[in-house]
Amino acid sequence: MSLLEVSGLGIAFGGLMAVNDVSFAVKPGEIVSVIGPNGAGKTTLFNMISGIYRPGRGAVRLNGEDVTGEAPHRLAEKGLSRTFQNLQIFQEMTVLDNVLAGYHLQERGPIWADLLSLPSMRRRATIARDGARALLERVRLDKTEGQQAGSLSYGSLKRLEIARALALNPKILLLDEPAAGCNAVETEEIDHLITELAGSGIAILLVEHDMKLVMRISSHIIVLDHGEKIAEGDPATVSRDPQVIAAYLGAGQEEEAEC
Ligand SMILES: Nc1ncnc2c1ncn2[C@@H]1O[C@H](COP(=O)(O)OP(=O)(O)OP(=O)(O)O)[C@@H](O)[C@H]1O
Repeated sequence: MSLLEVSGLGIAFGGLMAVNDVSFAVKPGEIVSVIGPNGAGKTTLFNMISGIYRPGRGAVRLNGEDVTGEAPHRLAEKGLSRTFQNLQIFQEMTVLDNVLAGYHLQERGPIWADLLSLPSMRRRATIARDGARALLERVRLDKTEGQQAGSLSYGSLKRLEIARALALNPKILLLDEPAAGCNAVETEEIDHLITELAGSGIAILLVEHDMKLVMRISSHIIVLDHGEKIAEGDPATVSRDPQVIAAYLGAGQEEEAEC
């Protein structure tokens, strides 16, 4: 069964249909990428799925439940978390504290228990700290836990953001341009990490301009152009699709669908 189902999703800004009638599904452990030229509607689609924009039409289902237009924190509780195109890292905080910030988003205790530093809260803090350390190991940043986040390389910051999203224990992770601004080595580290996360059963929905990465890791690709889905399929099928090639060539993009 699909974990995420998007059906007939659409939104208009003024007179512009930024996303129009887009449908697709993502199963556990799948890596589904959304590609398309600049302005095709990829981020807007992500914003509707992750509750930042309320869709004008259509529906989003998570595990069979209609979650259309629900707030991001509600979706996070239900197993959907995301990263952003622009890094949302607290540069002044340590690497470990950045991941702990992700845990605190799901804290449930009453505020007075925290203030009184009750044993139950201290126990929870220890569990969160151990969990955050395990996540840092998973994204290969365990050696840097005490460093200020601002001192990390760009590729490491991208992985730190993924670690923080993982603190919410997602069933599906939306990654908005995880390799943007990364060099070849950093991109390869992101590649391994995403593949490993999918291997552990997490569904991945990816927006990414690095076509080599997309073609290498995706199980399925959705292609948008001017807000519409113009093609979908496995990497080989999509990269040969004349409509896809025309959309990229027409937009004069640096990246090409075929690689
Ligand atoms: N908040 C907004 N208000 C008005 N128009 C918007 C808004 N957000 C996006 N748009 C427009 O919607 C269209 C789709 O934009 P979007 O950012 O989703 O594209 P994209 O595929 O993510 O582009 P890129 O690859 O450059 O990030 C564009 O024409 C954009 O100008």
